[in-house]
Amino acid sequence: MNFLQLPKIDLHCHLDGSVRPQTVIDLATIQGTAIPSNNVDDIKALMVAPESCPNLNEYLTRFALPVSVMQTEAALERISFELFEDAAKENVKYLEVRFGPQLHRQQGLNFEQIIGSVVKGMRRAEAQYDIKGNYILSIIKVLPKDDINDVIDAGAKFLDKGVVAFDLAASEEPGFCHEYIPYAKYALEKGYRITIHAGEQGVGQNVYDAIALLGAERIGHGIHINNHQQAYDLVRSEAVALETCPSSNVQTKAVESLASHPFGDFYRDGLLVTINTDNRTVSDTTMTKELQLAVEKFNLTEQDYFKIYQISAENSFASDEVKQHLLTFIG
Ligand SMILES: O=c1[nH]cnc2c1ncn2[C@H]1C[C@H](O)[C@@H](CO)O1
Ligand SMILES: [Zn+2]
Repeated sequence: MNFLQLPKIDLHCHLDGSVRPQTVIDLATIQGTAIPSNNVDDIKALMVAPESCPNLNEYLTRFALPVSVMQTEAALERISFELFEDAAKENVKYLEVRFGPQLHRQQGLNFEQIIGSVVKGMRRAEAQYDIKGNYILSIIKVLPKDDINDVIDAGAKFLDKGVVAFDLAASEEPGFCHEYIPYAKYALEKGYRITIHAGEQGVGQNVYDAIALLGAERIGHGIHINNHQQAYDLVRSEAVALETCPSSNVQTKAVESLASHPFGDFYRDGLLVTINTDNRTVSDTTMTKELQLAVEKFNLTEQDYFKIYQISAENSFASDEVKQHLLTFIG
């Protein structure tokens, strides 16, 4: 299989985890921000998480440096453009990018400016390359909750104009969904689709709750339904798609190793699995690499891959028109 040439879809990719190291240096220079080095290898070393982190929280420390230069409209526009450009160059045909608007207010931007800037960068890339995209707004669970509805309100102005969904990200505690019921309900009422990070670091019950209490149609990772029968059954009966990110799952110790990743079992059991990057820079990866890893480790044929591509297209939050367009790439 020619992994680079194959058409690809990435439904789970974080903007702040996918910044080019050279761009961090360029922006720090433009903005007069102090960073630890101007050498691209040094900066990359600070942005890439080790192959094996003690846990998800350690992995999450790698976002502070890129976030520090993502505080102006121009920086957000550029980083969004470059992510779509990088993805387009490896034949990603559709990309859903997520990010946490709450993290980008250090220099006084408001949520509308923040969201508007990343959408603008995406539109510029869509005009130049054969790629389409949408944004998902990730609420950061470790931050205060008092501005969550403001994020939802600001994003609602962009619904179906570049923004499609609501997510909860950052470290995962047991039972976290209970605290977010009113926010997810508000987002649903406004017209957002829902995907939630769950069953990554945390327990399978979180996946059950994300679907039953928050209305999740997709789950970020969802690995730990493998030891929670009720969650497994609910994922199946509700046809919830799982956004699997192989390299990231090994790095954060969501799984011991790729060999013990349940992806292959989930796929063969008919669950709706998809292959994604999570964080192109923090996980030092691309869709091409993740696809190759998945094909080789989970013994997938090209037919299997086309089936997974189809699952991604059908479970994307794209319009019906874009979904039809995506299906044309696999004949
Ligand atoms: O894999 C992840 N699990 C939970 N949270 C994550 C993961 N990757 C990135 N994040 C967090 C860190 C980012 O700052 C935030 C928004 O993109 O989302
Ligand atoms: Zn993620």
